[in-house]
Amino acid sequence: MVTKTDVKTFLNFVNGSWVKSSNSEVSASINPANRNEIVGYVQKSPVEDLNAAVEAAKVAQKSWGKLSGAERGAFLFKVADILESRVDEIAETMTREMGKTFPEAKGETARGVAILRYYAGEGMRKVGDVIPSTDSGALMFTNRTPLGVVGVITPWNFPVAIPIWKMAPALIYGNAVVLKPAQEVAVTAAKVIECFEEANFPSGVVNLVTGSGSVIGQGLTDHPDVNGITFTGSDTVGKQVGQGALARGAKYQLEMGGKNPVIVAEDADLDLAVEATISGGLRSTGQKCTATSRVIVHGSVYETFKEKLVSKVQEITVGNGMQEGIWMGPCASENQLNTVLSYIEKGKEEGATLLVGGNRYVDADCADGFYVEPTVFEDVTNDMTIAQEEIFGPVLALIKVDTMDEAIKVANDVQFGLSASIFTTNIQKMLHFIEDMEAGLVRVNAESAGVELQAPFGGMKQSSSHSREQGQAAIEFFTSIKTVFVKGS
Ligand SMILES: NC(=O)C1=CN([C@@H]2O[C@H](COP(=O)(O)OP(=O)(O)OC[C@H]3O[C@@H](n4cnc5c(N)ncnc54)[C@H](OP(=O)(O)O)[C@@H]3O)[C@@H](O)[C@H]2O)C=CC1
Ligand SMILES: O=C(O)CCC(=O)C(=O)O
Repeated sequence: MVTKTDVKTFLNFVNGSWVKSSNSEVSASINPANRNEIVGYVQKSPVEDLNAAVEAAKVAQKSWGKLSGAERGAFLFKVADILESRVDEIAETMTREMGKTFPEAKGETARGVAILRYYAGEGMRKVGDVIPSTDSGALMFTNRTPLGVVGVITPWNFPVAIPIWKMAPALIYGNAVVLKPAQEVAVTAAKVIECFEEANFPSGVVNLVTGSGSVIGQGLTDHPDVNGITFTGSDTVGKQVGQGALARGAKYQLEMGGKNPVIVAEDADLDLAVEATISGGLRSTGQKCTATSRVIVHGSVYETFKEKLVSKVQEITVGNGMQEGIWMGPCASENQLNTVLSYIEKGKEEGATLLVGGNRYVDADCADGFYVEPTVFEDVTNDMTIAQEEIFGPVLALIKVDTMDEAIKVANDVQFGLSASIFTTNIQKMLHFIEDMEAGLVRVNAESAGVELQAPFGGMKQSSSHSREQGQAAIEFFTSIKTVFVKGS
């Protein structure tokens, strides 16, 4: 039975007002822990609604871009305070809409608050350099100008943090934004935008248009007045967005997949490595682009590590993320569940051995949710699909190796290069790993997931468009450098 009592409908936010889509179509956002529960209705907008938002953003950006960084920062500080006052409510919406456990959702929302404050502060920091001119009578320096209108296309796995880590730097550097969140998490996105509204942002500076990726996401990519597109999501759509933006000369930034390894050396602290492999691989039901997916273990410690890992994985409690004591929630959608189950089947077909898990989880109250058991395979070779493709689910693949050189070779033998960890107490091995690992984020004795907001984040190889987000790196995407040469007459 579908639960419909008091289900609210969320609107688009265009030019400072909440508006229905012009075709009056909505879609239901459902709870992946129980498909019968509707979390809210969201607009399924046509491209005309996007065009109105872009037009509003284009007009509003002119005066927003003229404010000082400190003035723009004051708005972001206000949003941070408002979001902070709504942490529990917004985190609960996130858990109900995409399944991650309530403590994780709270942590993510608090991270959104911290990101807003970080970029609010950036409004007071330097944006350029003085460069000595060869002309002794001249002053040469760099300044930064905003891009104009930025299209923000975001996925469902971090419904608060990712939109905020894209919007906050876009705004502080003087751009106006149009956000198109993943339709699965559009209710959470609308609540985040309510915080911007409450902070009294000038009309048109921040806009939200919900709808399908192929209409609104593609519309942003193709719109001639959208000067920059920042995207996080799948490899396939990311490349499509990049090609579309390039074709019309717009700036773009893509964060896409990962196939992140953890290397466990023979001298590793095995308990630490097990904890980190489980946390990095299975938290958020494995739905992080930084999630550990391949566990490359030295032969001499393989059996001990495997035993410890399997025993801990068997203790994981699966269920509704709103319930206390639950460690792992459902997959975010039925599609995602089916993708994960099909990768598990592929693993079995291609000869990997299932050590634990491998099934849809339907115990207790879980039959109406999109749950899957935490799963570990062994006898995985690098040519197998589960060793090469991003699964985005709670599936770990154990790969046994004999040497450190082999471990790094295997770790690098994928198309992606987002994050990677090593567990070792040997400094030579750490240095070898730091030097030779092809990944944008390399971590020693720490899990592969876990991004710090003040540090650059992005991948090598097919994981990104080679740009970096977050920290001070964000200024490179959200502004253009202007080199100024001044000579007294
Ligand atoms: N790197 C990461 O953090 C993420 C990686 N993924 C990977 O992608 C797989 C599929 O996830 P999925 O949600 O389908 O990812 P998508 O790449 O389809 O979605 C990401 C965003 O792009 C939008 N989008 C979809 N089609 C287009 C388009 N033609 N033009 C512009 N924007 C578009 C989506 O909108 P809408 O949702 O409305 O379709 C969403 O807002 C996952 O299994 C995982 O492997 C997924 C999410 C995050
Ligand atoms: O590991 C994290 O905290 C961030 C992961 C991320 O950016 C993603 O999954 O898209």
